[in-house]
Amino acid sequence: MKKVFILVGPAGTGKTTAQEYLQQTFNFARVVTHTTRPPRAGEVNGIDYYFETPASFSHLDLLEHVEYDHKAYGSSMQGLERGWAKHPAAVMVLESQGAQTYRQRLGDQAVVIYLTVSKVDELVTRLTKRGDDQASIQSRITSREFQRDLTLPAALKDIAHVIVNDDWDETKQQLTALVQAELGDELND
Ligand SMILES: Nc1ncnc2c1ncn2[C@@H]1O[C@H](COP(=O)(O)OP(=O)(O)OP(=O)(O)O)[C@@H](O)[C@H]1O
Ligand SMILES: Nc1nc2c(ncn2[C@@H]2O[C@H](COP(=O)(O)O)[C@@H](O)[C@H]2O)c(=O)[nH]1
Repeated sequence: MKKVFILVGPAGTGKTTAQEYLQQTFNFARVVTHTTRPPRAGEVNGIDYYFETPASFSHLDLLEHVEYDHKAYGSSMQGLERGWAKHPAAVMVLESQGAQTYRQRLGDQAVVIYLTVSKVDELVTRLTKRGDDQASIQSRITSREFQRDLTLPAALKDIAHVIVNDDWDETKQQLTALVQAELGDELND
């Protein structure tokens, strides 16, 4: 029974960084999701997201879809199953409602990791350093969804593994320990 590691948490907490780490370190499949938001500098269609128009998004066969900061995001079971077919596990980055949908659908097969930081101000610093423009940052941090995901939703309280990503080296250790606990011998298959 393959697993999917689902990273949630507000913008800038390091979900994408953690996803890349799990992909590179454990050969996890990165599940590419769909969005109608425009690409950021350096983002590539088919690798970071499938970038859609509202019309193309509306024709997709998705397990779940949400609105986040006025843009649509969604993911499919087919995307996950393609990843499982060739990799020991999969990893995906979702907002908290999407994580709940996968948890309801897959139970313990979906391992939810909630990333946070000790100081919320640090998130703006990170998004600025990442190169996001100030208008996008303001829109993002004032969005209802960002504000909601600043706190772990009640439905994920007893489910999510919480990692405070203040120090990237410590976070890598915690991610590694979690993967080993969840997959054990499967990692060596
Ligand atoms: N522990 C850390 N300390 C300092 N900077 C970090 C740390 N972890 C990640 N970063 C940096 O913070 C920035 C935001 O990280 P990342 O893009 O992974 O966040 P995210 O949660 O995926 O954000 P978003 O939801 O906006 O896509 C990146 O430039 C990343 O290199
Ligand atoms: N429920 C879903 N959430 C998704 C999906 N793809 C990404 N996301 C989440 O959206 C926000 C914003 O992403 P960003 O790349 O614009 O910063 C973030 O929390 C992602 O985790 C999805 O398919 N379904």
